[in-house]
This record gives sequence, C-alpha cells and structure tokens, in this order.
Amino acid sequence: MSELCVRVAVRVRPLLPREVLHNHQVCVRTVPDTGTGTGSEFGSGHVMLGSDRLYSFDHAFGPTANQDEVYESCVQPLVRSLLDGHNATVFCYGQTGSGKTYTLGGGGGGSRDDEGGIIDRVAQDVFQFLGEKTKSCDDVEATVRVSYMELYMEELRDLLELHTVKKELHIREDEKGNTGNEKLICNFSTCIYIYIYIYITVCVWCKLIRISTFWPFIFI
Ligand SMILES: Nc1ncnc2c1ncn2[C@@H]1O[C@H](COP(=O)(O)OP(=O)(O)OP(=O)(O)O)[C@@H](O)[C@H]1O
Repeated sequence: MSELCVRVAVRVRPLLPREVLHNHQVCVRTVPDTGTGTGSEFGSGHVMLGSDRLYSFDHAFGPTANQDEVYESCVQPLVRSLLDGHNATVFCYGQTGSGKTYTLGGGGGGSRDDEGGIIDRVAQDVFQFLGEKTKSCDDVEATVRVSYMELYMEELRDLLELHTVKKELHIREDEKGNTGNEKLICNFSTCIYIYIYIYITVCVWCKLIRISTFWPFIFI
C-alpha cells in the first residue's frame, strides 16, 4: 500500500435534471493523469476549474464515473488493509447537494447494485474478506461491531437506538486520547474487532452557508 497516510479524491457529479432544465452549466471538468508521476500507486487525477486553474488530487472522478470505480479505487484497498491490522477512515466532505449521501449511502435501494454506495460495499466486503481469512486460519476469531452515529448541531444521536435521549450521549476521551462516546470506548482483546462507525453528520451554520459533512469511520 502507498506510504501516503491521507489521500484525497474529488468526485464531480452530473447535472441533475432540474439543473439541466434551468440551463445550468458545468464549470469544472476532470483531466486524466498526464503521467507526470505526481500520483500515488492508486493513480492521480486533476480538476480544471474554468479554463486555467488546474488542481491535482490522488483521484478525480468525472460525472460518468460509477459507484464501483469510486469504491474500488479509493475504499476497497482500505478494507483489505483493515484485516491486516491497520486503521482506516473515510469521510466525505462537500457543500450541500454535492453528492456525499449518494456516494456513501447509494442512490438506489441500498444494496450492492450499480447504485449501491460505499457503506453497502464495505459491509459486504468486510464479511467476504473475513470469511476468506477465517477459512484459511483456524485460530482467527472475528467479531464485527457497528455504530451509526449522527453529530448535528453539537448533539450526538445513536441512529441505531433512536429512542435514546440525545443529551445522554457524550463525546469522551479515554486515557490514550481516543475519542468516542461511552458506547464506543471499550477494551480491545485478541479477537479482531471491526468497528464500522458509519455516519457522523456535522452541520455548521455560518450566516447563510451550510457545510454538511458525513463521516464514515472504519477501524480495527
Ligand atoms: N454521481 C452521481 N450520479 C447521479 N446522481 C447523483 C450523483 N451524486 C449525487 N447525485 C444526486 O444529486 C442529488 C444530491 O446528492 P446528495 O443528496 O448525495 O448530496 P449531499 O451532498 O448528501 O447533500 P446534503 O449535504 O444536502 O445532504 C441527489 O438527488 C443524488 O441522487
């Protein structure tokens, strides 16, 4: 795996039907890697803003890129590395309507069809890779835990236990500096623990600008 700890991918979504109807124009385009050697082993891409501003990223996906391409190049290698004992975090950032939910949660029924998002694909691959691993090593025991949290306006909500009173959940730091809420902090044992810390939504209101962020965290 690449030595780079952080990789950044940009995805440009297609115009929505209503945007086409209102004659909106595309103002960014993705430019394939020119072979300058600036990218990681996972490739690289560029985004051209207007006619003369070129920005480089580890990946750049244009409007025709499908969910498979995004998952396979950016996330699947991380799922594999989880099972080798590495930590991994994936988070989506972008202005409202830019496609974070589509990329993470998918655009269809939420299964691994063409529209399935990163979460569906990670969940399926975690079990598939674990199955392969436990089959090949008799002494490996695997436990998978899932948390699904939303942080909105500084209030934490457990999306798997919606009846929990928001005020009862607090973000804590343990003695090693790891943060989480009470439910997430627990002892690691020799078993493989996989936490899929799926959604934290952070919304910041600043005058009229709304920044909305979804963070799926995946770590062992
Ligand atoms: N790559 C894509 N291909 C086709 N449609 C897309 C794509 N990305 C996003 N969309 C569509 O664009 C619209 C807005 O996307 P989405 O809801 O994912 O944005 P968001 O960033 O999560 O917005 P918000 O921050 O307001 O929740 C949705 O109708 C979604 O289906």
